Amino acid sequence: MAKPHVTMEVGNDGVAVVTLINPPVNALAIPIISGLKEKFDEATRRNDVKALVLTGKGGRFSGGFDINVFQKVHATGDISLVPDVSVELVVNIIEDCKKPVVAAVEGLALGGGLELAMGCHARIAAPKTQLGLPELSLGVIPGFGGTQRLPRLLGLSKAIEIMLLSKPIMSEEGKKLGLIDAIVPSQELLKVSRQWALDISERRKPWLRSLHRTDKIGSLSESRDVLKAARQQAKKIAPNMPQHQACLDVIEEGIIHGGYNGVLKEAKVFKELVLTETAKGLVHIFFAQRMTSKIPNVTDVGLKPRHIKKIAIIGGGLMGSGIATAFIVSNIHVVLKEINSEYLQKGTKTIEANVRSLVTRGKLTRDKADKALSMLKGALDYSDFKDVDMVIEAVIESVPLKQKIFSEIEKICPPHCILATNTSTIDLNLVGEKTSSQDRIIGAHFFSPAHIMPLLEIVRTDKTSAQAILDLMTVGKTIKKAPVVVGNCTGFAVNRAFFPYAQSAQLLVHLGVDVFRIDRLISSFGLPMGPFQLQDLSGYGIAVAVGKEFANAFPGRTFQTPLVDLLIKNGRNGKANGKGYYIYEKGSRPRPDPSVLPIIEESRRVANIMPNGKPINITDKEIVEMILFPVVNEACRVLDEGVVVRASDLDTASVLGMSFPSYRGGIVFWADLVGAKYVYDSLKKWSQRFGDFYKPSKFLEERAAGGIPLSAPASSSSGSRSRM
Ligand SMILES: C[C@H](O)CC(=O)SCCNC(=O)CCNC(=O)[C@H](O)C(C)(C)COP(=O)(O)OP(=O)(O)OC[C@H]1O[C@@H](n2cnc3c(N)ncnc32)[C@H](O)[C@@H]1OP(=O)(O)O
Repeated sequence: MAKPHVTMEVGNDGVAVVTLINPPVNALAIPIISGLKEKFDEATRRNDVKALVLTGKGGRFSGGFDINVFQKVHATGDISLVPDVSVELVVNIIEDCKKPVVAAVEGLALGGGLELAMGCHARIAAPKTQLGLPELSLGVIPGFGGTQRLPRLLGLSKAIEIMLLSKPIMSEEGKKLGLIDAIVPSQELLKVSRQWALDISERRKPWLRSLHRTDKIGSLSESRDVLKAARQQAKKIAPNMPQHQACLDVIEEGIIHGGYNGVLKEAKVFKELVLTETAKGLVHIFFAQRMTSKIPNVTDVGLKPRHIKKIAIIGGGLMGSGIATAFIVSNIHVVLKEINSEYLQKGTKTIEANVRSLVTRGKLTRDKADKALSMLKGALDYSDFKDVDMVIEAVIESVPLKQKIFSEIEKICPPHCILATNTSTIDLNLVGEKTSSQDRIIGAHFFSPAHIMPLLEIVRTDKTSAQAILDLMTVGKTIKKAPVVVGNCTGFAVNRAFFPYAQSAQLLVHLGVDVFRIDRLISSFGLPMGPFQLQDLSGYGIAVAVGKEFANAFPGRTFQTPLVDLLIKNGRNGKANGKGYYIYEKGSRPRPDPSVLPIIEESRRVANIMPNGKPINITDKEIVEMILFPVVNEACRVLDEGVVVRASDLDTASVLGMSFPSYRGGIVFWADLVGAKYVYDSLKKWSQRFGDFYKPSKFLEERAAGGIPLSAPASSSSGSRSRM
């Protein structure tokens, strides 16, 4: 692949077309930035150049500054790797250029890409070009003048919304708001941009420098009101992150002291933010998510994914109907099979309700919803299975039932058909034991609600073919899921790593810690809700069933809580019947239910594990650690056994499947920031006080002793082995 570079061609019309070339998204890598300086310098000096057009090759203007540079800064701590672009290039060379510069944007102009375009004197766009400043989603703020120029081009409120939510707009909206000067068909983009540049040079069109504009910014007091409201909103949407408030401070600087001073403050704050743990976590997750599509011996061996046009789902319960919804809204035909018409009707109704809720939330138009529902067909037998490309079994967790279903579908379905199960715990080798199609057997583990949660764990056995894995990865992306390929074990990657989460919370309660204090602390840490509210939401039946699976698989490190059975005995089943740890009333947030406390007391008496019968004394920090370090410990075993291809896959899976805060970089990344030794020492101390549940794993012990990060590949630690 050619190295990133910038070209310049000067036409007979006197327009120099400067083109960014760094496929696939023309990221602004260091050579691109120096190339831009060089070409602009040359164009300014040359007498045959009257004006410039800045564009990107390959139908995409630019995806912004090269995020790899952030990673290098994080690895080295050397912030000088980030070049001075904002003043040196965008202000001095582009915006203050003696010749007019027009940006010809197409496909996307994001982050630094849009900031370069805003430094130009006009912007011409192709239809449906994405325009945005998503830097906050990487833990930084726009650093090439975006915090100053966007409000000046389209007004403060809208600019703040685009930055705080990291939400791009389309060029059509950009035109209405004043960010874009004209929209022209892609094939005319360069022609119109050249003419526009000449028109500016000959004063037929205005020569505008965005940073000098004030017409879209209201009075100081109006601006302060907008900023005040935005600060409140930022507190709510990003409580543990610094970049949102910092972005608003920098915008305010420009409003009070002028755009240029705003640019100077922006550059300073930008560099400070690059070094924060938030930026480290978010940049890590950016690359980690993209790495999940690279599976050795699957995606790098020249296989082509087969097209999956029609699938069948067996079982129309909560999971089956959620999965069916995800497929039909992505235009894939689904046959939903149930054992009787009553269940089938129930499943169909759930799917209809799912689709309706997507319409209500603005995620789907009415037309698309109708089209989606027309892709669904109910069935009570296998007659429609003859031409399906994949079956996903989503019945109850019963081994004999699953074995029966798999031996039936093996006979009915075409030989290329993928035979998938949505089991969350059962060994796939057992599921497929009665078939001779082990190469087609695979796990498609969706997370509930399946039409909303983004993670799809693809579980492979030693015998699953690379083709089946690739096909499921591909169709997973088609239905807008993030597929992560994992190995076969109880709980697979996510549920396996996180089973100690709920258990440790239970253990703490039985050591005398208040349930609501635990939930509050875990929410403040950044998970959307604490373990008890989560248990209320998923239902106690699941907690009992899953608890049994893990107790069987890992008897030495499970805590058998009496509490869930007691709650059920007392007529509680969580949110499903409105009675759990919390009170659920329509229209209001869940409120702690004091009437659950006597049941907890009873459970404490039964468990009888409080030292000297007294509640333990514990700090807030310790509570969070005692809940999350056992998760890290189990994650270490997942890594050691090679259940995931690489540690960063577990980070992605923890963020997308468990809503672990992305700004903490995922479970393993976070543990490495905390430090393997500290995690090990803490677990060791608790295991001595409270038992083997906290006993550090061998992998953790070795990494802590060797000073090796948990995320380092298996070869970094002598005792580790890999099964993948
Ligand atoms: C100073 C400035 O203000 C700071 C900045 O500009 S920070 C950067 C701001 N820009 C962004 O946040 C955009 C990040 N990129 C994206 O959101 C998406 O990649 C996209 C919408 C541009 C394209 O999405 P999509 O077509 O699905 O392709 P996607 O798989 O994400 O990316 C393709 C490749 O480009 C890489 N890439 C995308 N944007 C990149 C960037 N800004 N820097 C470096 N690499 C980038 C990806 O890592 C991926 O590499 P891989 O093929 O080796 O895995």
